[in-house]
Amino acid sequence: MIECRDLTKKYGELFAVDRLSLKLAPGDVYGFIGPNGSGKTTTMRMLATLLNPSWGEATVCGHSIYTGSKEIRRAIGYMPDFFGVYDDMKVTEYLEFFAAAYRIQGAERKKKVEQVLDYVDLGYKRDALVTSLSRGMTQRLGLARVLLHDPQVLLLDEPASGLDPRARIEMRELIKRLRQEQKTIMLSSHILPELAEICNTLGIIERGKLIFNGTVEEAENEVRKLRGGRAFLVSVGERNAEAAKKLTAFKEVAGADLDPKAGAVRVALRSGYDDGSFIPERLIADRFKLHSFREEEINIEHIFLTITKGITS
Ligand SMILES: Nc1ncnc2c1ncn2[C@@H]1O[C@H](COP(=O)(O)OP(=O)(O)OP(=O)(O)O)[C@@H](O)[C@H]1O
Repeated sequence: MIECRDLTKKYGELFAVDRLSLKLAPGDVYGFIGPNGSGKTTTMRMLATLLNPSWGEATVCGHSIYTGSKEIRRAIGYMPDFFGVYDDMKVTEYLEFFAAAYRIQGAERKKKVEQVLDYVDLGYKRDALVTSLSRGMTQRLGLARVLLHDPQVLLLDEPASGLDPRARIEMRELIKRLRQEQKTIMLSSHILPELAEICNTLGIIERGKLIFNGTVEEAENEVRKLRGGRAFLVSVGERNAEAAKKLTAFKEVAGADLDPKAGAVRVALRSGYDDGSFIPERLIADRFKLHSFREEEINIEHIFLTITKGITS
């Protein structure tokens, strides 16, 4: 669906995007993560055929960005990080304007507009002026706009930026629905946790370079490898400090430290040891009262921090 090979954009001496290669299959939801200025928007704009690369190749739905811009623009929905809305235009007028640009005609146009408004749950604002919408509503309108022509590929640049937590959840639910419809979605963010539930594959970009590219599972394995093994969180309540000391002595344990945020002892296993079940077993045998035990989850934030640290240090 999307394929890049050595895609590069140079601004003077700066490599905004540096030999980026990736491949997205139909139905993939690709979380494109990186700090501000790392090259996410530049990549998306090249894929949307709005910006010419310095070199490299990319195809979207089988069309080259150099020769197939017409076909690509028909097949994609690109939602930029900032987009203007027009003063004195009602929500329906705004969408009808874009539907017309996609050559959706007559009764079909009205039907489509109502459909996308319903999809993003903005039907009740159909007669409101676009300038009167909140940031969250404006983002949902932006999404409605790129869905008008039912594109197979969506390029969403920071769709949740500037949204409050509730609006962010609403946006996430919308993207989950699009995923169920087998759309291929590239989604950028510098706010990491919001991508966790949505994506099946991930790319981490730093200073124009893709420093990780793979499935979420591969990213988790990479984190385990870089960290040296699995980690578990165990709590025995007030006796956590005592338990930490005891656990440190076991041959399977690389380290056992109090994790005040989790209210537990974080037990890191030495590499080669996978099974943490001995932790509660031995604590119980030692008459500790077990409050909780679980494997430490690896969230996107961990992945980002560990992988960027692992690569740059
Ligand atoms: N037109 C331009 N001229 C010169 N430099 C540019 C231009 N556009 C982008 N850059 C630079 O290219 C780099 C990548 O920018 P880009 O906007 O792609 O980053 P980003 O990852 O999308 O950042 P953000 O999260 O802030 O949106 C930055 O260093 C930026 O300053």
